[in-house]
Amino acid sequence: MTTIAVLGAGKIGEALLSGLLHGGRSASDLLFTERHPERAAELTERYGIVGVEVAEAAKRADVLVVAVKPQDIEPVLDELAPLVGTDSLVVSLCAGLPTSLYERRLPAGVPVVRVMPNTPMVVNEAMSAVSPGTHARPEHVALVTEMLSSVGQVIEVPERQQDAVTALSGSGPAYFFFLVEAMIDAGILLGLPRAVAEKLIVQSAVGAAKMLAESDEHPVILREAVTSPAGTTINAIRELEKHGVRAALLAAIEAARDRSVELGKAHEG
Ligand SMILES: NC(=O)C1=CN([C@@H]2O[C@H](COP(=O)(O)OP(=O)(O)OC[C@H]3O[C@@H](n4cnc5c(N)ncnc54)[C@H](O)[C@@H]3O)[C@@H](O)[C@H]2O)C=CC1
Ligand SMILES: O=C(O)[C@@H]1CCC=N1
Repeated sequence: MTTIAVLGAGKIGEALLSGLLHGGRSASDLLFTERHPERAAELTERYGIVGVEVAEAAKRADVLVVAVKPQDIEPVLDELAPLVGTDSLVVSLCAGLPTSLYERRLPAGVPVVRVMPNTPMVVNEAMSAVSPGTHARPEHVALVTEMLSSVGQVIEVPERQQDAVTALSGSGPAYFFFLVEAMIDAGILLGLPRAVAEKLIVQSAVGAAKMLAESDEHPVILREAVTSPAGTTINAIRELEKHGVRAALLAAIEAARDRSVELGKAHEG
């Protein structure tokens, strides 16, 4: 079995490790590095996965998954450079960071695959987009795709689309959580008990997501089916349009894309 090491086991690193365990991988095929010892101990206790130094991770793992914040990448590249070679495979989950950064800082020919996943990995419902760097061959992309398929769905995109992907699906779960949070508040405003409002909205979200995933209909058709003539929904839609919710989403996602571009530029050599 392929050994996978996650370098930086924070929120997304943990989501990947837990998703891979859920997906049937054994704890002995997984490793992680973590700069905070108490965080490392917590993860070992929770999942039975061992925390190691970077040198050991590089020696034992077939795939090294970099999951530190983009701002923390420099020391990781310094540590990795003397430890990896052309038979390593480096996978970057970092928003904004191009494969060319790794290729410039690591020894010549090291294969790098850039991935933008999202946190629904913990329930095996991730959306991950993969882009091979210059030295990544089809077998490297296949290996990364196989790894990510056990925690959700995977598509391949040209690397130039990764900043947009980051803004859409990388950050996407946060927008849905934000919407749900606001809708629960609306329930409170209308006088419902919080637990009732939560149940109503979370199950409506699950049902709507399932319909979107399983039906061939466009979201507009699904929405029209809820919107009865002179009914209740159209009154709500009028308010959403009046408050510019569609324009707000376009602007918000554009701002997230711009930040991804900026994070990449911060490391231009
Ligand atoms: N949180 C999310 O939903 C997503 C995050 N990402 C990307 O994943 C990366 C990590 O994001 P989060 O997990 O949210 O951040 P986080 O801050 O929760 O996790 C980063 C972890 O890396 C550790 N770390 C930092 N430097 C280290 C080093 N030199 N050696 C070992 N451990 C080190 C930190 O202690 C921390 O636990 C980012 O680059 C982000 O762009 C990508 C997709 C989704
Ligand atoms: O907010 C962030 O920067 C990361 C990348 C995509 C989702 N979370």
